[in-house]
Amino acid sequence: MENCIEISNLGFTYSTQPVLAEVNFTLKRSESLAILGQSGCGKSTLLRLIHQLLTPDNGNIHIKGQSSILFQDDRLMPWQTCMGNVRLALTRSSLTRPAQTEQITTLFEKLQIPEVSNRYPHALSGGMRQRVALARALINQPDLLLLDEPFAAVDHFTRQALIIELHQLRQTNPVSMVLVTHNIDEALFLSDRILILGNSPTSVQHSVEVPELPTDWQSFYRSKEVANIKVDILSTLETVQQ
Ligand SMILES: Nc1ncnc2c1ncn2[C@@H]1O[C@H](COP(=O)(O)OP(=O)(O)OP(=O)(O)O)[C@@H](O)[C@H]1O
Repeated sequence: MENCIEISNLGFTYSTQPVLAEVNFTLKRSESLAILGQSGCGKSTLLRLIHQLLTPDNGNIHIKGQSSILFQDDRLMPWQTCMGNVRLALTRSSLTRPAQTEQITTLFEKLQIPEVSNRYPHALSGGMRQRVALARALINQPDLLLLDEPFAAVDHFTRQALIIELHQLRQTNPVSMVLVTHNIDEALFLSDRILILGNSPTSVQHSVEVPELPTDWQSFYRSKEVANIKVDILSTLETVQQ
């Protein structure tokens, strides 16, 4: 199958601090990859390099198609309504304004965003703002969705709802995805493969194929198989971080 990302011998240094060294991996089209690793090892830096917000010092990154990124904070423009925020991402679109409105409304419905189109971000809960930010990331139908701890700032139940919605969305629209997270449940539920990064300057230490697991969240959460895999991943993380 065609690759969406090909990364070889990637290296990156912030002024004098080397962060990434010899990072190698590929991502197939429609595959979902989660990235785990100790805080500060370089996960966000890697996403920024993939999204071309940073330039590698060494090695190569090839991306097939357009990427779109969602951060931990929603980064919505406070002076724009929710509709206005998502419309900003369509600035280069050839769609007419009414067609844009229709497309945004359809996506809001898919993401369980109720009647918030004309509200401003400050009037919404954190979870709802993050849904709008996800809509903004998806509205151009990117080939690659990059998620940097997207649900870390919301409460447990909102996080659970967002994870389930993203999972359902990928069932109908299997966009290629790279998810940076500290949450192993999230990584297992949303990805086909997990990369475990080593300490900074980091490289890929382990690549774990995620087996077939329950696809509904309640069964997943209670599954013994999931519990066993989590133990394995935790002990791998421990070993890598020593
Ligand atoms: N703009 C920057 N300038 C200089 N150093 C930076 C910059 N951004 C990050 N760093 C440093 O690079 C290293 C990797 O940071 P990065 O945010 O990529 O790690 P991370 O694995 O995503 O961390 P976390 O899990 O805590 O979010 C850290 O030591 C960080 O302090």
